[in-house]
Amino acid sequence: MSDTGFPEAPTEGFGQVPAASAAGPSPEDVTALRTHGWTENEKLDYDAYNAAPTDITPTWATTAQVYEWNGEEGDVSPPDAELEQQLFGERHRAGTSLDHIMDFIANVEGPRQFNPIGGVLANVQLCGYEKITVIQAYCVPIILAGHDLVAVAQTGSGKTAAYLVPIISKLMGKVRKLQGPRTVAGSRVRAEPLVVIVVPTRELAQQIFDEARRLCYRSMLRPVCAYGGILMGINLQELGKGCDLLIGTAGRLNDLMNKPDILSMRRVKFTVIDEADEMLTPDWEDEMAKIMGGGGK
Ligand SMILES: Nc1ncnc2c1ncn2[C@@H]1O[C@H](COP(=O)(O)OP(=O)(O)OP(=O)(O)O)[C@@H](O)[C@H]1O
Repeated sequence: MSDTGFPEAPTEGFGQVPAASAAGPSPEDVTALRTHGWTENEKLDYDAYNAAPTDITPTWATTAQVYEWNGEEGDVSPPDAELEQQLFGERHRAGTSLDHIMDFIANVEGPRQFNPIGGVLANVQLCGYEKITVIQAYCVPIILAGHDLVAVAQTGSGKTAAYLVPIISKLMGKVRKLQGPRTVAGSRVRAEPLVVIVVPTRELAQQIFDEARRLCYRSMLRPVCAYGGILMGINLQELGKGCDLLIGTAGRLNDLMNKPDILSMRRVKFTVIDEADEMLTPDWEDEMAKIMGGGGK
């Protein structure tokens, strides 16, 4: 078991899958990749993802409760039993069918440790993540070391925590110094996030927000989720309470960036493009150019 609470990932054997050549993978490579769980690329079905709210895309998602740090406490604040039950109780499901993912052997060099400061590790444990997945074993040390990274892994392999855990870990202990304004006595403030996560669909935004609510529990970091298809007023209400992690669809982020009294990107330290193969296509060029450009002050 490592200091992280995760067992050390085995250090040999990963990379048995042959690398694809420039001309594309050979049939043998494709067979080998498939046996490792890789599937064909599927174009996102926007109509299905952006359909009217259902059990999968509930309307509460953007206004779901997050831990509210009140400014009087330390980096890791007191527990909230009711919220804890909501975040880590019955509704939450740690990956239950990750066995095939855990079987991979990660050839990762150097320390694979979370920042020892406070809460993230406790939240990882509350989430029930007993082992680190391969994509997490690769991403965590790279992000902790401050490098940019492009990561590709199967669906359901824990990519969200692979970037959220090290990003939150790096921010903890510095939030008070870095963060934007927070609401005082109900006043509305401009959202000045430290982290922006851009996604193509509201369903994905909700999933990431849910994970962020858990991993930010008891920290000073306040996650907010914003996506199209719901009233702008709902986004404004949540952003106006202060925002450290902003998870949003590209279109809605663009709309919000057009309102400089509502949202400023001037404090952003980390930018994540989830489903980057989708987002970095010409379809999204204008939106992504504006988001990556920071949109002025
Ligand atoms: N180390 C871990 N141990 C157990 N469960 C985990 C671990 N990391 C993440 N999970 C859980 O596994 C599930 C899948 O994770 P996640 O949604 O991040 O995968 P993903 O790779 O982003 O998937 P997708 O490509 O569909 O977005 C989630 O329920 C998450 O809570």
